[in-house]
Amino acid sequence: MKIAISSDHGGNNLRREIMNLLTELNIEYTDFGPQTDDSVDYPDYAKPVAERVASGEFDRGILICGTGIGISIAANKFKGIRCALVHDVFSAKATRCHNDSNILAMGERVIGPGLAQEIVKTWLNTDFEGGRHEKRIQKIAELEN
Ligand SMILES: O=C(CO)[C@H](O)[C@H](O)[C@H](O)COP(=O)(O)O
Repeated sequence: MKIAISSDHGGNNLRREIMNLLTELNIEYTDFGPQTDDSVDYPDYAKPVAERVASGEFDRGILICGTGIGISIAANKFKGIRCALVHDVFSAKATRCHNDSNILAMGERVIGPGLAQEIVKTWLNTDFEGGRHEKRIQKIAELEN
């Protein structure tokens, strides 16, 4: 599985923690920054990840800002993106089972690194259930047209 990851300045520390986790788990990832702690605008960092997941170049994306809210709103503007803002393990599992979310968003100012790591592991290891959820995903896609 290939992961694209980015954050804004409010998510830099947690992004580094998650990249370390991905390395430990032997999961391939590409970091789309930022490379400094300067203040940046989260839509600029949602874009490269959302575009590449939408195109199929990457299987999944992980986005982090202070709250996770702004960067998830931005990512969900891209066709084909189902970005889920998640701060608990139950939702991490549910959004994969039911929503087939392809980007995970989290807020560094909301949760600690331990919980975030559990969320990432759960989200990466949970498959979409399909079945009755298929038509709901399809209806989301129809809203994009
Ligand atoms: O949480 C965020 C957007 O929903 C972002 O992380 C922003 O960084 C947040 O708005 C805080 O911005 P600030 O410039 O660091 O005060």
